[in-house]
Amino acid sequence: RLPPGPWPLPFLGNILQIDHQGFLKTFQMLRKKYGDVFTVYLGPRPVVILCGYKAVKEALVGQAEAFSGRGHIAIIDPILRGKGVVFANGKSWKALRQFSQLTMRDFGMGRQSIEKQIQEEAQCLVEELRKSRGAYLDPSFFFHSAMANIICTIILGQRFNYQDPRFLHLLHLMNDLSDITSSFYGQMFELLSGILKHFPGIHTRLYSKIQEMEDFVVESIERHREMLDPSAPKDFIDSFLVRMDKESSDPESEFHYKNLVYTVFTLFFAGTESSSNTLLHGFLLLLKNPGVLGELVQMEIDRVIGSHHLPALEDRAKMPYTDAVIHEIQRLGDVIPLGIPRSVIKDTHFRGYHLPKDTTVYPILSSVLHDPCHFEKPEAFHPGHFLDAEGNFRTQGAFIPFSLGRRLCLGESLARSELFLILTSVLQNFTLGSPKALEDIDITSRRNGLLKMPPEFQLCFLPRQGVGPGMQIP
Ligand code: HEM
Repeated sequence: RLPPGPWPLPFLGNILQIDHQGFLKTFQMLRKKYGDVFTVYLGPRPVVILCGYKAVKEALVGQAEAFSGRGHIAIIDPILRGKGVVFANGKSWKALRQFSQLTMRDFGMGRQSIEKQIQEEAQCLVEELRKSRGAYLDPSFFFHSAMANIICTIILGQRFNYQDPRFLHLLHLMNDLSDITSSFYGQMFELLSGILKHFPGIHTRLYSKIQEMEDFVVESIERHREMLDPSAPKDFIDSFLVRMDKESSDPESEFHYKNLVYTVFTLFFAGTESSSNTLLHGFLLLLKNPGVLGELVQMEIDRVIGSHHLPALEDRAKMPYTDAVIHEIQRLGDVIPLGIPRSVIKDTHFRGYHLPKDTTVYPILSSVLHDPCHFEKPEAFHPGHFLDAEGNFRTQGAFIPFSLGRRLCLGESLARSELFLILTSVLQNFTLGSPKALEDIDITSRRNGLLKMPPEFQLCFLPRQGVGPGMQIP
C-alpha cells in the first residue's frame, strides 16, 4: 500500500526510468504521470517522493514527528549513517540537535556577536577581492573561504588566512565531497550500491577524502583537548569535550568521541557548502541580470548604507528590494533540490497510503521553490515574487530552501545573516564585470544531485568610486 509508481525490476528497481540528467529530472517526469506523491525503487529500496508545497508541508509539518527521521544516502551511509547531528536518528539526534543549537547560540549564532564576526570576514573577503585589481577570476575559492571561516570561528574558535595550506586543503576536500556526492555516479550508486560497493570506484575515492577530512577534525579535537579549560570553553569543540567528560561514566550518553568527530565534520560541511553555493549562484544571476544589480540593489545599498558604513543586519528591514533579491537567489539557486532524505520513524498513514517504519522519503524542495501555484514566474529570476505592489518585502510560505519541520536546517539564521552581510559588503565595494556577453552567460548547473552546483564562471570585481579600505567595525 505504498503510493503508486513505475513497476520496478528485481534488485535494480526503477533503473530503466532514471533520466541521464539525474534524479530531479526523473522525478519531474514521473510526477506528471503519478501525481505529487509516488514511489520509486532505488535498487531494491522503495523511496517515497513528495512534490509541491502542499504535499511536502502536509508531511513535514502536518505529521512532523512521523517524518522526522533521516533517510539513507547510499554513497555516504557506510561512513556517516547514524553519526553526528545531520545523520543521527532517534535519541542520539535529539540530544545532538539540542546541544548543537544551544552551543552554537552560545558562540554567537542568532546573536549580535556573530554579526560582528561575519562583518569582519566580509571585510577580509573585500580586501582579498581588492587584491585582484579588477582581473577576471573564478570566485568560488573566495566565497568558500569566507563561509568556511565563519563556521570555523564557531566550531574551532579560529579563522584561517586564505593562503593557509591546511585551510586550502580542507576547502578542496569539501569541494570534492560535494562534487562526488552530487554527481550522476553518486545518484546511480543509490540504485547499484549492492554491486558497486564490492569494487573500487569513485566511491572509494570519496571514502579516502572523507578519511582525510576526519583526520583534520581529529587533529583539531586533539589540540583542543590539550588546551582545554573546562571552566571557560572557547568554542563548540571545547563545549562538547566538557559535556563528554561530565557524562563519561554514563554508557548511554550520546556525548562520545565518535559523535563529536561526526558532528563537527557535518557542521563544517553543511555550514560551508550550501551557503557558498548559494552565493555563487547569486553572483552568477546578478551578472546575468545587470539591471537588478546596478540599478536597484546598489542604489538601495547607496541610499540605506552609504559608502562609509559597514552593512549591518539592522539595515535589512530598510532594504526590501535587496532582501527580495536574496530570497529570489535562494529560490532559483535551489541548492539542495532533492532535500536531504528523511525517513518515517514509525508505520505512517499518509494520504491513504501506508509507509512502513524506516521508509526513506525525499521531500523535493525544488518542486516547492518552483511551485507555479505560489510563484508567478517559477523559472525566471523575478525578485517581484517577494515584493508587494508598494515595493514592500513580502514573505512566501512556499519559500523553503531550509526545508520544514523538526529537521529544519539548524543553521538557517546564520546562513541568512551571512548571505545578507557578505552580498551587500561585496556590492557596496565593487561592481561586477563578465568576460562574456550577456546572452553567452550560461547559468546551467554543473551538478544537480544532492547539491546543485553552479557552472564554473569568471567575473571581475571593479572597485566602486568613493568606497575604499579603512572602514571600521563599530
Ligand atoms: C544557504 C544555506 C543553507 C541552506 C540552503 C541549507 C539547507 C538545509 C536543508 C534543506 C537541510 C535539510 C533539512 C531536512 O532534513 O529537511 C539542512 C539541514 C541542516 N543544516 Fe543547513 N542549510 C544552509 C546552511 C547551513 C549552515 C550555515 C549550517 C551551519 C550550522 C547548517 C547546518 C545544518 C544542519 C546541522 C542540518 C541538519 C539538521 C538535522 O538533521 O536536524 N546549514 N540545511
